[in-house]
Amino acid sequence: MATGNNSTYNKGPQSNTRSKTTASRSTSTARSPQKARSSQSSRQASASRTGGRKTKAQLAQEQARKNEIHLFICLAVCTFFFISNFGWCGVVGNFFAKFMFGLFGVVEYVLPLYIFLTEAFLLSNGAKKAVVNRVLCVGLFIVAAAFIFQLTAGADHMTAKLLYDQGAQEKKGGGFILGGLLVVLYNLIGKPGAIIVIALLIIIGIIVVMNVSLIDFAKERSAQFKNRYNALYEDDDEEAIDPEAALEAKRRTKLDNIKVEQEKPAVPVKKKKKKVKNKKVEGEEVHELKPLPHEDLFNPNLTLQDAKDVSEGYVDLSLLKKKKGGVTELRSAKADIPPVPDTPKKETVDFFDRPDYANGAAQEETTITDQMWQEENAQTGTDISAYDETAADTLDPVHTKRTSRAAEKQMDTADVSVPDADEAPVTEAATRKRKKTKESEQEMLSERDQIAETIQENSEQKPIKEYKFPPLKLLKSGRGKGTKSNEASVRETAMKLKSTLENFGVNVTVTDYSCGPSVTRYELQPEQGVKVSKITNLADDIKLNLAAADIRIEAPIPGKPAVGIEVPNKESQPVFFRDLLESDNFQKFPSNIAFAVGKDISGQVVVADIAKMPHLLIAGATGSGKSVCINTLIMSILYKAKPDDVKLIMVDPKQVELSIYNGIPHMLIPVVTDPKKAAGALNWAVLEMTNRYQLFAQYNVRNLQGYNEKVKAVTGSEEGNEDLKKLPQIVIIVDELADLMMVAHGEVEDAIVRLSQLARAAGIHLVIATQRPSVDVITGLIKANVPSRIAMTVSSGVDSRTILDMNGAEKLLGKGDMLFYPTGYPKPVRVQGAFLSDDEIADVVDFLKEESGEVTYDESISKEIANTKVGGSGGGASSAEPEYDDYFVDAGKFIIGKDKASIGMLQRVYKIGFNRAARIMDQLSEAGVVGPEEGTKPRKVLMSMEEFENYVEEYL
Ligand SMILES: Nc1ncnc2c1ncn2[C@@H]1O[C@H](COP(=O)(O)OP(=O)(O)OP(=O)(O)O)[C@@H](O)[C@H]1O
Repeated sequence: MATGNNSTYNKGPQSNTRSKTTASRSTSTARSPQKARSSQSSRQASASRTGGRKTKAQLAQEQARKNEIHLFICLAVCTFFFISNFGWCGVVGNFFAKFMFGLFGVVEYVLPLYIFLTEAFLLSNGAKKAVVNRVLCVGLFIVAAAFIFQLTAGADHMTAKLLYDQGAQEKKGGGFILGGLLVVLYNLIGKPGAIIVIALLIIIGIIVVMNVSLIDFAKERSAQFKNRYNALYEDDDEEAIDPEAALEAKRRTKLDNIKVEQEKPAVPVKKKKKKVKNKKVEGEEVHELKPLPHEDLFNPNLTLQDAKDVSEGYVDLSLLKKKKGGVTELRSAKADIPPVPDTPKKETVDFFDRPDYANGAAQEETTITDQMWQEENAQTGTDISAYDETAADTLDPVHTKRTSRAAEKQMDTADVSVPDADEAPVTEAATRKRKKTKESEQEMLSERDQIAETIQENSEQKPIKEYKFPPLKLLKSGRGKGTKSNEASVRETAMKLKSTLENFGVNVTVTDYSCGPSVTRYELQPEQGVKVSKITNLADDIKLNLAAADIRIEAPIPGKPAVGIEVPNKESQPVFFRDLLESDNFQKFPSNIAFAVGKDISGQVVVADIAKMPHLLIAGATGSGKSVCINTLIMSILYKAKPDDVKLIMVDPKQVELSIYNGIPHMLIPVVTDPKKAAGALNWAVLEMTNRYQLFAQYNVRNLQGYNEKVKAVTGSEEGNEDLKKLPQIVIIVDELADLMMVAHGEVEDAIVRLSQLARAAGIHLVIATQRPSVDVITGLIKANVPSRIAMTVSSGVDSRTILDMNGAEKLLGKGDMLFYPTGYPKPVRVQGAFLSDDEIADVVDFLKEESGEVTYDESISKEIANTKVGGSGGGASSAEPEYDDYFVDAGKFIIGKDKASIGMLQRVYKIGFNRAARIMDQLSEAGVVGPEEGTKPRKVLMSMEEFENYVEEYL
């Protein structure tokens, strides 16, 4: 113990630069008492140099010496009393022995021993509560023993004198004190009662002293038994719960009890109950994320070979037990394991050594993570409000707990604020004049006409039926499909991580880990003085040593004094969409446009509110899972919102991804597949937004929610009446922005920017996906106005920066592995997106079509669209006027002044893109300022300055 302290003192700040040497020095000190003494003397010498002032170390030494003396005195006294019990210490000894036997009976033989050991234990460990508890519980054993002795010696009709005499003279029973207690108990509750009390004392003693839970022990045994059973019958089980077969069976069941099913989800099909139950146990074990005892997992004395053996199943984990000083040994089974090497002791307490873990609290991994998160923030005083602001609103209730009042306030203010072009994120776009050529304006109008006509036609169809939510049984469930326990591989990886970093001179402590569906995050706490960048620079070496496909380092983890290293799991687990829908987080989520995103790194279901995003950009390489992600978003809405509350506009230039949804009642118009039409649909949304704002102004409300409340108040009905109708939220989903941008770059960008700046309060939200995260598709304007992002895997760091403004997405694993970065988060959160197969979507869509009849549309919306088409902005007279770029006049004068016309020159001078410069040149050519293109030669300048000024005066 003392040496352990010495080694601690030996570590000084100078160890920062030479941590490895210092660490080894401190280890050798810990091992060798001689070296400890020499270091003590050197410290004494240094104390005398500091003018006789006692250092902390000297004070501790003095105290240690006093304790030693105390202990020896205690040893002498206890030895005296102990041997007196055998009559070897003369008259005095005999007198004391007789007296003590009289008081305590037979247990007097062990009392001196108990007293001495207690004293030694308290001195070496300090009078901590846990230590005192253990000492007292050993005392309970002695009391229980005395009770047993007294019971056997007889407890009937015993008086105080008889008890004393029995102890003092015959050395029997429990003596006056302990025997007396038993006699009292015996008289009060009888012999069986007394036996129960004795048994209770022994059990309490075992639990406290040995720090074991008998119930846990029993559970462990039964779990082991079940695992073995499952391993034996695994193949049979897998066949039995073949999801396809299960789904088929479910499909055949009647659809009558949909409502009931909706309220009571997740009841497995009865026929399969027995088998599914077995699987469920397995699955739950995984998501319980129960870490192994730290002594086993991160003990420095456990070699890599051991860990590997464990993972390969050579060694049963239960064979590992703790020895004094935290050294682990194998109880049996593997005699050929190499001897345990000595490694330096760490000051930092590993996660599994913490008292909360010892008390069993750490066994619920998700809870402990949360608690630790809070505790650590409380201790470090880290301001986590920034993280909490949105997390609380957009994430699950676990995160919501962490919300600060300030954050709530801010969100509230954001909710009710009237969107104002001045306050918009990018003022450039708000102030910029939207000038379009005459042709494109007319095209746009004709597209709008067509959309309005379609809606008008459809509006004359049947009345809307009551919406029936699709039953959950149409979706595949992941229940019972849990992973097999991967605790052994977690240990192995943790050990490798630690040793790899130590090989490069970076000493770390693995403080925690979180096991997600596809990756496991190890939380490492570096030793004081280790630069975080040193760890991030070792990414490739870690990857090499772990033989991992890719790793991502989060340094530091927001709100934690730790570095997170995310390592892909050997087997990644698909996240089933149905599991997300069945979760409380989704079921109780207040928003209509809730989006069940997936599961985060700790296995928690992540649900986000699209209304608060308020617009979302999903980008990633082809095959990364964007379409699946969009499908989960749409299906989340179908399972949460009625068509009266939420309407969808889908734009799918790829033509194959979203067309399946045609015919569901939520659709405002059929899925738009023609990119030209798509620009028109976006433009319609802009007009709809403008109209909504006019309505809001008319009814003196600030947003859609306020308007709908007003409708309810005025008409007395939720839905409103013919004159004043409730307005639905509108979600516009664009799958593949790049295709739209290719066809109508300017119009699409303009519409998206206008919508994204102002549509939030009007209840219109954009979800845009693209597989080309390049700056010509995700332009600065779009990026600045679409604040929430989902980055799927991309091919390069450049793409990742285009999406998220930071690296990281290039390290993702694909197949729905994403960085979810909604507005307000300090850093993106890694989430495994849910999986939805085409069959599941088809089943849900079929159900909705069957239940809702043919698609019907809101008549007033179509009328509004038809009206706005006529009097809408940019229509009529204004469209007849030619429109010019802002730089048209300046560019004309510049070109005439230089007598040279080139697009590149305009780009350089006005710092604009090629497209815009080319457009300006076309306008100048149309106006007759410059001649037509002449291949590689520059255009001719045809106007003089005077002529140009006259032109400007006349036409602009
Ligand atoms: N969350 C997920 N879980 C498991 N597998 C997934 C998940 N998301 C996607 N995948 C797998 O990845 C494949 C490609 O997904 P998806 O079609 O959504 O990619 P994409 O990014 O839309 O590609 P593209 O841009 O070419 O259309 C899917 O067929 C599926 O097998």
